[in-house]
Amino acid sequence: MNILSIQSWVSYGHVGNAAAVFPMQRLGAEVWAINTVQFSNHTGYGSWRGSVLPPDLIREVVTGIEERGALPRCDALLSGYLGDPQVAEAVLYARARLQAANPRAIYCADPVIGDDDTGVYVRPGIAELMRDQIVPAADILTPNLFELRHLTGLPCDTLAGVKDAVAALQARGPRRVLVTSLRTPETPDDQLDMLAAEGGDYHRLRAPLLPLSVNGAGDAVAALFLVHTLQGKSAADALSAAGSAIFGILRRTAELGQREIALIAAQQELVSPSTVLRPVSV
Ligand SMILES: Nc1ncnc2c1ncn2[C@@H]1O[C@H](COP(=O)(O)OP(=O)(O)O)[C@@H](O)[C@H]1O
Ligand SMILES: Cc1ncc(COP(=O)(O)O)c(C=O)c1O
Repeated sequence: MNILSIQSWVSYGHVGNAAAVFPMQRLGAEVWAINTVQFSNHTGYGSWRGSVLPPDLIREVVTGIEERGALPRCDALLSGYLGDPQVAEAVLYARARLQAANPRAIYCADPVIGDDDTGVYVRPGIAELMRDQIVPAADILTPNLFELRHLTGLPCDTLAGVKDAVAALQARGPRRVLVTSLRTPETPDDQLDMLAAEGGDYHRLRAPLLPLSVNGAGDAVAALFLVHTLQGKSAADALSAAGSAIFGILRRTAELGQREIALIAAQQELVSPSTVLRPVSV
């Protein structure tokens, strides 16, 4: 299994490709990583050093991979945070080249726009680009609840409302949708939900809310959900596998009291989660 992953890179800690590449490799995938930035650390620290890499570099590297004759063997494209409209254009270029080389390859997009506690944190134009170009191009989409609301303009304030919003997204392209960090009136205060949807079926996975707030969990979850999908699992089984793994990683992160997700220390959770969470149909 070969996956082209276009995301940020940080040297210290785990967000973007630094959160996504290792879990995919640990599950046996070859990852062809293209980095959009080279930062010291994630921006959640308030200060960081490094550079945004030129968007043309993405096209260059895609072209180089194409010249190796490798694109027909690429099973999927994964993209995350897109800092600049030109990066989004380059990701769509990669999607088009991949589709031409391998029509069965899939595109999994994490439509990073913002979060309930921060609001929109991407530059002007990115949210519209996500809605109008990335969503229709994606086969798998992994929004959080804030992004689901933003992409559809629907309120998403009940489980039924969330399902309606997911269906509205699916009508525009992605056949499989994973909603992360889901909280509805039905969600107990000490739990957190995820919802996976495909073909009119909806599955909810509930996990205990851990006493931590981290960056990069969403990047790791999208990567895990993609690999489990490529392995042929149903939406419900991919949800169970990815959700159980991230829960194990985050539980260890909380035990260690660290700010960066414990992807390396708790790597066994990626392949055999110590707690297997089971979804229910909703
Ligand atoms: N405090 C937490 N307790 C339990 N699970 C969590 C917690 N924070 C994140 N997660 C898990 O990680 C997933 C992705 O987190 P999310 O906050 O959506 O990602 P990000 O903000 O990194 O994009 C959530 O759906 C949930 O499964
Ligand atoms: C460069 C970069 N990429 C990706 C992320 C992903 O963040 P999150 O997991 O909070 O969405 C961050 C978060 O700070 C970041 O700084």
